[in-house]
Amino acid sequence: MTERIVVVGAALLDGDRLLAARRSAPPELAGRWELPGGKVEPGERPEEALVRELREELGVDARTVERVPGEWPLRPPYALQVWTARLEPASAAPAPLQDHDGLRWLTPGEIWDVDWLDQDIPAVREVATRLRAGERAGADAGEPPQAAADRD
Ligand SMILES: Nc1nc2c([nH]c(=O)n2[C@H]2C[C@H](O)[C@@H](COP(=O)(O)OP(=O)(O)OP(=O)(O)O)O2)c(=O)[nH]1
Repeated sequence: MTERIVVVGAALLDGDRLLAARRSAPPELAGRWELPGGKVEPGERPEEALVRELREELGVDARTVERVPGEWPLRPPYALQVWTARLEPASAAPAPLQDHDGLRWLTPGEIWDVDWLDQDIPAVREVATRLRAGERAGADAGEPPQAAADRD
């Protein structure tokens, strides 16, 4: 029997900006953008895994804030869960130390400007919806052009 393995992704926020990370490997994912994170190790809580992965991959000191409702299938046996997270005040700025070769802080209006991994789009859409709901005025987080078609 194959166990499901949780991959945790961070919706790392700076104000209302979301950090997107461009994967450098493996070849089939390289060049596409994702929420930084990684696999939860045996005995580890997802939030701990996320803080560890953000330290390893980006060199930052971050804390998780809340779970983004939902779970999104990746290639079996993996499934993506997402937490919002913020940098601790004394944290270094994120740097692409491991697994990534580019980082971008996206304003709500820029969220769909990067080529997200297909499997991340539903999760990013949920994050965008929550950011938009948290706004009192101003920019619109929008949705990807294919969102309406996907809803058939
Ligand atoms: N981190 C992350 N991985 C994702 C996302 N979307 C997605 O399909 N994946 C895939 C890529 C990988 O096959 C798997 C997680 O791998 P990873 O390479 O980030 O995890 P890890 O750091 O624990 O990797 P490793 O120890 O095996 O090197 O999930 C995402 O948004 N974030």
